[in-house]
Amino acid sequence: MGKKAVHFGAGNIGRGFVAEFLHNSGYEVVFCDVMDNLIESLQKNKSYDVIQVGAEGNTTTTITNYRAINSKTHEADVIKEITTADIVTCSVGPNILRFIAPVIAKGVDARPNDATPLAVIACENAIGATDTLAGHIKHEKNTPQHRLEDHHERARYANSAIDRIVPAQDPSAGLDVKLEKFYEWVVDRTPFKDHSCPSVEGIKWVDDLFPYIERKLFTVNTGHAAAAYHGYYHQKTTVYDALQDPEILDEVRRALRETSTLIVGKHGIHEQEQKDYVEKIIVRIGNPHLEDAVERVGRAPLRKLGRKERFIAPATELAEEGKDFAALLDAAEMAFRFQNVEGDEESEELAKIMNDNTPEQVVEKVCGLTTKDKIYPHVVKVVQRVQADA
Ligand SMILES: NC(=O)c1ccc[n+]([C@@H]2O[C@H](COP(=O)([O-])OP(=O)(O)OC[C@H]3O[C@@H](n4cnc5c(N)ncnc54)[C@H](O)[C@@H]3O)[C@@H](O)[C@H]2O)c1
Ligand SMILES: O=P(O)(O)OC[C@@H](O)[C@@H](O)[C@H](O)[C@H](O)CO
Repeated sequence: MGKKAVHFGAGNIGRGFVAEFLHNSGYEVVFCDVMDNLIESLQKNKSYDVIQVGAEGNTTTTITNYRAINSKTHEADVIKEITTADIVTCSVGPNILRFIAPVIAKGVDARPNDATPLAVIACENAIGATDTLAGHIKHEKNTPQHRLEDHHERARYANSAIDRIVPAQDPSAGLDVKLEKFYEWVVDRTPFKDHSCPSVEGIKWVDDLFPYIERKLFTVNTGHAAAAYHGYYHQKTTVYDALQDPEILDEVRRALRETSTLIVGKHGIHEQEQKDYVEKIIVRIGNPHLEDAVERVGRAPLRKLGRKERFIAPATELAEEGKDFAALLDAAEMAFRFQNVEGDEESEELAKIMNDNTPEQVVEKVCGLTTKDKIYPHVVKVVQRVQADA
């Protein structure tokens, strides 16, 4: 039998990046999603194109050998697929992991112990996303606790850091996905130490993922989000447009100088290497061919203002070390101003929270900070400023 991957979330990164790599590595991909029209389209069309765009011109890969299941309406089918799959991946968004966990749990539980354990890899922008998913899968609500003892015979969970800019797609593009040429998919090798790692061409396997995910989240995503939130505030359409404004570009560079201080100090990455990485990222996020809307990059501001996320996490650590975090707070301020953006539920929720709470309550609820954190009074001031302008 050929190799099979079950992938949850047939959106931009799912169809455009993860499925492309799985396909190129010889896997049949079974997409699971909850959007009826997307599933129907995948079922009807036997191929789609992934188009890599850049200054040097475009290249196209055609993806075939996939099936699609509506995981909302056909749970039993998904469970069956998981029992015979080699790998389960997902790119649904960090807040959705708990919703896909029950079906994965049932699929894992039904697997024979003598098969190679299923490799589960979450491909989300979050530190420890696979651990979060595994936590939901192993929760008593989803897996009978007496089955946990030999659960590792049936599944292995590996965290990953995934990096490739896939903008929101033109609705007329159908299933085709336009994305940047650059990619990086780094996965923790250690859960597979007594088995071989799943063979997926292009994955970089490492023993210590933490520096990779922190560097990615606090450079690519901090810079990207800073550009998007400052850009949205100044009525720019795309991240490219935002970066044409010297003041916004300067804000992005200031924020990345702060996170670079943290990353270099914490992970022993050479200063020049980090500088080169930052320059490469400024070029990547400013790719004019991507037309990456500031609304996509700024989406879900409540998640992005969280304690472990791209602004507050590095700023908190820098504050504890007595180092500069002013630009990160400037970007966070712009995130607090990202309210009532059409189609973004979290931005509507943020507006309500800002309206109904004191600055201190906002900082506690949204950022998960307490008075014990050195940064706390500074973030309170930011919120006060934003509330005063409402
Ligand atoms: N787009 C990028 O540039 C990029 C790059 C790296 C990582 N990521 C990460 O990948 C994840 C997905 O991002 P995206 O840009 O592909 O978003 P997207 O909105 O294009 O795709 C998400 C998909 O998940 C589906 N989904 C939602 N709930 C589901 C459920 N319960 N079961 C199955 N499917 C469900 C949605 O219908 C949608 O098709 C996020 O965590 C994001 O941070 C995105
Ligand atoms: O996906 P989010 O919402 O966490 O962040 C938006 C973008 O910054 C992100 O999708 C990037 O395009 C991606 O992380 C690049 O690898």
